[in-house]
Amino acid sequence: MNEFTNSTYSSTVTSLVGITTIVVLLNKWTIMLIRLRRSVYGFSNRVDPLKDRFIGHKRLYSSPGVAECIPALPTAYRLTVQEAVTLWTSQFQLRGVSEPRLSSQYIIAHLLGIKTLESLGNDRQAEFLTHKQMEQTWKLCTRRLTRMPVQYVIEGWDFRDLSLKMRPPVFIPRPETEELVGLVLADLQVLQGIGVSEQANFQCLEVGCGSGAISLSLLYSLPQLRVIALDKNKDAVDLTMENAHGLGLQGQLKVHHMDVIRDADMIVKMCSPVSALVSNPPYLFSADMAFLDPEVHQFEDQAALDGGDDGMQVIRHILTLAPKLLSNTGRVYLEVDPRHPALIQQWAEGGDHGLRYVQTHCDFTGRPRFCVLENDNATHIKTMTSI
Ligand SMILES: C[S@@+](CC[C@H](N)C(=O)[O-])C[C@H]1O[C@@H](n2cnc3c(N)ncnc32)[C@H](O)[C@@H]1O
Repeated sequence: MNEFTNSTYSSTVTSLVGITTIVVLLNKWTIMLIRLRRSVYGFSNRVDPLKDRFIGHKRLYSSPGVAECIPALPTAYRLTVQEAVTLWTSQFQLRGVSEPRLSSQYIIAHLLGIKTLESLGNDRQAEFLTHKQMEQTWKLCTRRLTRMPVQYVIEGWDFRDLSLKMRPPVFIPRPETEELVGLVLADLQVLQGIGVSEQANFQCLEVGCGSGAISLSLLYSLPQLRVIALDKNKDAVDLTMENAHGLGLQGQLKVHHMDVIRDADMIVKMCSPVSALVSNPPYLFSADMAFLDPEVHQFEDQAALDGGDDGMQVIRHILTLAPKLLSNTGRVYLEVDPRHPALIQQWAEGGDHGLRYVQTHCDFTGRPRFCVLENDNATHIKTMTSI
């Protein structure tokens, strides 16, 4: 080895030793940093049984980093109800989860077996959660961090007088739909008053039953009614049946896995005549689907929401079927987008469709959201709404 190669060799060895030392040190520091970070933030590697269940709907843990930033479940101490609500409210706020306080309140109330925390006095809110309740709180709140709607997190929701099971991707009933049920009930009660409930046609067809909220609410208030409910989504059909069994209403309800577009003839044959044809169909304009909250966009069935270019795809099919389905005192009741009532009225008045537009009703925010129609040759009953 000449002087040059000798010095090159020794400087190469020196560099290698230097590099190795740096790498070793970097590794040590990284491990120390990770340990330090875990001790500050903690993170959960526990297997979540829901994770795999919903993978087909690209549901969980899609937000990068969420799983790593969850505050560690404290094992050495416990939190009071109020402290747990405060901690998770701030976590939700920090990560842009909508309705942060309500979310943590609903989840913790659910774990305590109550509907709302308000029903707990101040004393009980100062009580400590058990270790099991702490663990459950962490598990469910972590799901909410992924933007899963709170109704899916707690696997249930109230609609009018009923407590219903909820699970993705079946549509979660919205408060305005309670008003649609109110409209239908008011008219059906009038029909019942004049003896129609004794007749075979005292039945209702619901198109797109979802969790069964509308059909089951009608049945709950009117035990003489018979309801046929259909949905093109099998998950919805199953959940409606499950909810009916849970409420003991399965005897008055038939649920079918059917598509109102594809199975139109069969539906007419099976169901007519009906006193009420009710639907909260998919009515969003396709262009508006891009603006949905992550809760809706990532977890709820998009086919429950998307009504095509003008939001009327399913509505048009329901209206076409209606004259063949309605009894002479029967009516159609639809929940729609505020732009729809004018279009539907124009359509009914502008052609020979066999339907008369009865009235538009507004929701609690004052927006025109519900349409009522009946057959052209319907028997008018004075006390029914808006004649
Ligand atoms: C907005 S959700 C309403 C669900 C429930 N009625 C409620 O108000 O909570 C619309 C429902 O219609 C169903 N649906 C959509 N297109 C349908 C079709 N062509 N035939 C039958 N059901 C349909 C969806 O699967 C969904 O369950």
